Amino acid sequence: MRTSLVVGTGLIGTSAALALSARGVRVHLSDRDHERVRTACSLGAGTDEEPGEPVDLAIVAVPPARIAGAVAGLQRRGLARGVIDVGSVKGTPRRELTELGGDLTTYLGSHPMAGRERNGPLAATADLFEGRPWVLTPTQQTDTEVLNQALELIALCGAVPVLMDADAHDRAVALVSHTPQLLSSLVAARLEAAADTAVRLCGQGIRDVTRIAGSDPGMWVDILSANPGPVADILAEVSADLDGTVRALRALESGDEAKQTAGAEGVADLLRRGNAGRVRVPGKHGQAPTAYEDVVVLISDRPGELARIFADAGAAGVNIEDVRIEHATGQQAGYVQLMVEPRAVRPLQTALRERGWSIRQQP
Ligand SMILES: NC(=O)c1ccc[n+]([C@@H]2O[C@H](COP(=O)([O-])OP(=O)(O)OC[C@H]3O[C@@H](n4cnc5c(N)ncnc54)[C@H](O)[C@@H]3O)[C@@H](O)[C@H]2O)c1
Ligand SMILES: O=C(O)C(=O)C[C@]1(C(=O)O)C=C[C@@H](O)C=C1
Repeated sequence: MRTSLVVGTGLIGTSAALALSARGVRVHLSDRDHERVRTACSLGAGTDEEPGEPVDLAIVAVPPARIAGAVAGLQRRGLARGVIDVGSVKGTPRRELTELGGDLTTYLGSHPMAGRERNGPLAATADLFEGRPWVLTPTQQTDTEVLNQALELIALCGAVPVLMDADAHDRAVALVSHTPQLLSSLVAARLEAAADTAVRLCGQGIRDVTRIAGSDPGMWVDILSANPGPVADILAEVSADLDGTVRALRALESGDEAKQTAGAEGVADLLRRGNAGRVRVPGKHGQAPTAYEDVVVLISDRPGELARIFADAGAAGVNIEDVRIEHATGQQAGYVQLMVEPRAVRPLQTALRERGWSIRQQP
């Protein structure tokens, strides 16, 4: 791919543009909000000049309700040889494009399974898609050249292509993305009117569960409006589980021993099913999940501390697989949880202690 046009220079569009620019593709940027284009240009994502000739592949990264209009507009103006979108829902935009009389041979629906709870170009990173699944939904009509360009885009972004039917994709993301977003919001919503005395006890558990509750409501109303049925089906199943859990807890609360035993079994059953589901979540790069172990290090809230800890781990030859930060309430300090392969735990602990870090004893 030599040239590309990104329409919508928000989180996803700018991240793709940064990855392509870094690999030598000439990327043209556009957005209905020119300020966002200027920001993306200043980050090195591309140029705001209009392409002089049709680009190899245009990437439409606008909210789902605007995808079909943006794709049809590009096609009418002949700005690209092929167009893909990156929307979180695939069936509805395709149907809308059909209604608008768009060209379904040079359009290909896609969805990178990577994102953040923040939007806009300033949240973008060139490595956002590294190792993540990127769904493509070709049909028999899809032009082979457009499919090849999309596969090249995915390779340049370091992602892993997954080919799927659009409606099957929408049912899958209802389960793994859209319902989790609503459940995260439901948990976080309980905090809105909660007493400060309770909220200040928030630990890592609730931080993990509510991170995506910080997402943009406008974008998510758009996503859910384009996929309401599959999400409602899964939420109805969650709701049945919730009813069962409430009944089990009420039984535990009762003074009756037999009811308490049944209640404990009901709760244990749910927790066991949760364990069984959790181990199915793929690890980094889509491999089977790997069990990492934690090394928890105390850091002070000073600039450069995280960089120093990563450099020390690197010098010890240890690969950090994942990282979480736990801020200590009311202190200028926090804990960094470094997740590493079990065999790297000892060497990392030793190396960090030697360099003066304080390691939390594991239970
Ligand atoms: N945020 C995520 O985690 C995530 C992940 C994967 C895919 N997606 C999908 O990617 C798309 C973009 O999401 P985002 O998170 O980057 O949102 P964003 O709000 O960061 O960016 C969207 C951009 O589109 C622009 N825009 C809106 N309508 C436009 C139009 N008609 N023409 C030109 N520009 C227009 C907006 O000004 C904005 O800059 C959405 O379809 C979303 O479903 C999002
Ligand atoms: O990590 C996040 O913040 C996300 O929510 C990303 C996430 C997801 O559910 O995995 C959200 C919506 C997108 O369509 C794709 C990715």
